[in-house]
Amino acid sequence: MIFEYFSEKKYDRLVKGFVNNETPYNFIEEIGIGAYGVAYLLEDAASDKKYVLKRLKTKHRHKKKIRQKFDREIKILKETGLHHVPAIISHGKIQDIPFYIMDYIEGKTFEQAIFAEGKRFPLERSLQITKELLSIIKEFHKKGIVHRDLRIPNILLKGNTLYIIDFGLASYINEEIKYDKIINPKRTENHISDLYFIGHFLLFLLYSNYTPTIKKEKSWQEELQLPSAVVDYIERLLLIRPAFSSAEEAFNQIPEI
Ligand SMILES: Nc1ncnc2c1ncn2[C@@H]1O[C@H](COP(=O)(O)OP(=O)(O)OP(=O)(O)O)[C@@H](O)[C@H]1O
Repeated sequence: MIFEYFSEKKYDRLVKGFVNNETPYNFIEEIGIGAYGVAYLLEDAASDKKYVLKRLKTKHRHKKKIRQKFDREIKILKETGLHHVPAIISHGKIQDIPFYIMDYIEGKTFEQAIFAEGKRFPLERSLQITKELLSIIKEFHKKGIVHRDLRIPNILLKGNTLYIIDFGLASYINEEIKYDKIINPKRTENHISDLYFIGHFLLFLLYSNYTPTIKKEKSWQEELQLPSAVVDYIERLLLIRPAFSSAEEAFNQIPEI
């Protein structure tokens, strides 16, 4: 653990030196550490425009599969031209650690909004955000990409516009998958994974309004007291009821309240 900490810290200094000496940008600070990567904020001194450098964690440098995933993340960002995703500017290696530089989204993640700022999302607003998210995701699927990690730290809100980051688990859609053979919906290489995550995302938004009144935990259906059309809808996203056949169908059927 301690060795790992020092190894990452040493690498932070290498990134700082690289950015300040070999790119047009200034190194500002570290902004995020995840399971696989570290993200830093950079600034272009000439224009004040901000960028993010994301690199693989040093502890994963010799893991072939993880390196391949990082390469796939870069490939997907470079080749697919997805909208509502930070544009990739450049990529390379710093002492054998792969990295890429992308636009900085000056917004906040839903994790920050809900847990750090205590922001509440009423039902109507939650459904509206989910509809916007689905309209972005159905375009990803049309381009053959499934994100597979649509969690609250990976969805950002800038003003009223949503952005999706962290394509570390993204994959190309596999058309052969049979619905009745899905064991782990989160990791499925088709629309089911993104819709399943969106079901949980919507529950996070709705729980931002909920204050428990009794100690005993109940199911979300009992606790949230939602209109039955909304319960049915979420149950389809979460595969408690028959799945939607596409993100397009889920988008078209979002309940009006
Ligand atoms: N383009 C960006 N604009 C603004 N903030 C960003 C951007 N990219 C990353 N971040 C911030 O850095 C954090 C970590 O980035 P990212 O999720 O891509 O890394 P990760 O190591 O793959 O994370 P995890 O392992 O948790 O999935 C994000 O939660 C977000 O707060």
